This record gives sequence, structure tokens and C-alpha cells, in this order.
Amino acid sequence: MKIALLGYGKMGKTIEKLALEKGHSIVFKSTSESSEGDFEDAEVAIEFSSPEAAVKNISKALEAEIPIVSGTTGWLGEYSEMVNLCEKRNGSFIYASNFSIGVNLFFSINEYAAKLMAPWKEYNVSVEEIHHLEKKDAPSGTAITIAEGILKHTDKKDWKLNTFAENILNITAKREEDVKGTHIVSYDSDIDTISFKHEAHSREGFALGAILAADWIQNRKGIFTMKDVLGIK
Ligand SMILES: NC(=O)C1=CN([C@@H]2O[C@H](COP(=O)(O)OP(=O)(O)OC[C@H]3O[C@@H](n4cnc5c(N)ncnc54)[C@H](O)[C@@H]3O)[C@@H](O)[C@H]2O)C=CC1
Ligand SMILES: O=C(O)C1=N[C@H](C(=O)O)C[C@H](O)C1
Repeated sequence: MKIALLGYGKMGKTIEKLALEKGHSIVFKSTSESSEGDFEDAEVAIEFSSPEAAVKNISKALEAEIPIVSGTTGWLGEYSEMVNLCEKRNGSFIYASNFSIGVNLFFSINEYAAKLMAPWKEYNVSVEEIHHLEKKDAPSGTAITIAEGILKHTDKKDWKLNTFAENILNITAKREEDVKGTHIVSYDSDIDTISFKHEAHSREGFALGAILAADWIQNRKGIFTMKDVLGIK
């Protein structure tokens, strides 16, 4: 696979290392400051940049008719515009708040737990995420996906950051040195606490998932999710 990397920071570099090990080639890479290689030569683009840059990067790939895999978080207010553009250009687009297989299984476990816990009103559910100090957005995209999964099955109206009210699903975001990405869902009652956690030990899981998605989408048209890639119902 000939890959264009839009964003060449912590994730771009991890993807490059793993993609080369797998025999793929990187034909283009860009940062906010510079770019090298030939974008038009790419068979697929993988975009991990910044909340401000994501829409421009995704549009650039769709306009060039290059399938695009995006993992950048914090820009989802404009997701429907990207869906419209993808449809207009008959393109191929996957966004995932988290590309790791473990987190995508965790999303399903989370929804199952939310459904199971729904009748037991003595438990209050909350979400906590912990990331490294450089992270720009809060809460994390993954925490938002987890919250949306819970909201499908509770009476709570919405999620909010650091908001403790009965009808609100609280998300706590913590920033600590070198934490790759930890997400915890807790159900608290006066009597006990049930909690489950996903903890990334490195960025390799995110990168491998993005490469898997890039390989999967290459010869497909449409808007997809990681559930489609992994065959999770
Ligand atoms: N969906 C997932 O599985 C994961 C998502 N992420 C998300 O990916 C994004 C990037 O994460 P990191 O690599 O850790 O950040 P980083 O800060 O290490 O790297 C970001 C890169 O984007 C580049 N960039 C900024 N504007 C650009 C532009 N206009 N065009 C091209 N490149 C541009 C920067 O120069 C930098 O090289 C964040 O939004 C993060 O939340 C991170 C890990 C996993
Ligand atoms: O910024 C990060 O590092 C990560 N961002 C993603 C998110 O916002 O959920 C995924 C992962 O947790 C790492």
C-alpha cells in the first residue's frame, strides 16, 4: 500500500514505523510546517493531525479521490460536512475516535454494560479519561464515544465535562505525564462500585488499527466505522 501521512507527529511516526515493517511505503508526509513526497501517488491517506487541521486534510484527500482514514479528535462538529463531501465525491472515508482493537471491543462491552445496568437506578454512571500533557482536546474522542454508548441506554440527557448533576453523564479528564490513553467507566452506588478500564500501553494499537483500516478501505466506497472494519455488530 502506498500511504500518505497527513500529520507526522507521535501517531504519524508510529504509523510510519509499523507500516514500513509490514512492507508498505510512505509516499507523502506533511506537518503544519512542511510536506515531502507526492500526495497524488498515494493509494490511501492516514490523517492524525490536530483539531484545527483535520477538516482541511480530510477534504484534500476526498477532493483528490484518495481514500481517507482519520483519527484526529476534537473536530466532530464538522463531521457531517465531511460525510456530505465524501458522498458528493463518491469517496471513501473512515473516522474513528480510537483505532485500537481493544478499545473497539471495550465500546461493545460498554454498551452491553449500560443496557444491563439501566434498570438499577441506585448506580450512578460516570466516565474518566487520562492522557498525556500534550493532548489538545478534552474530553478525549474515545470518552465521547463511550459516553454516547451509555446515553443510548440511560435517562441521562447528555454528557458534560466535570459536571455533577443527576441528569448529566459526567466525564472527568485528567492530564498526566506520558499516559498513552486510559478510559474508565464506573457505576457507583452507596454499597459498591463496578468499574472497567481500558489502558493503552503504547501507541502501537492505535497505529496498527489505522493501518488495518487503510488496507480495508482501499477498494471500498462509502463512509465507514471501525465496527465495519472489525466486523463488530
Ligand atoms: N483515533 C485514534 O486512535 C487516536 C487519535 N489520536 C488523535 O490524533 C491526533 C494527533 O495525535 P498525535 O500524533 O499524538 O499528535 P502530535 O501533536 O504528536 O502530532 C500532530 C501532527 O499534526 C501535524 N499538523 C498540524 N497541522 C497540520 C496540517 N495542517 N497538515 C498536516 N499536519 C499537520 C503537526 O505538525 C504534528 O506533526 C490528535 O487529535 C489525537 O487526539 C491520537 C491517538 C490515537
Ligand atoms: O491524543 C491522544 O493521545 C489520544 N487520542 C484519542 C482520543 O482522543 O480518544 C485516542 C487515544 O485515547 C489517544
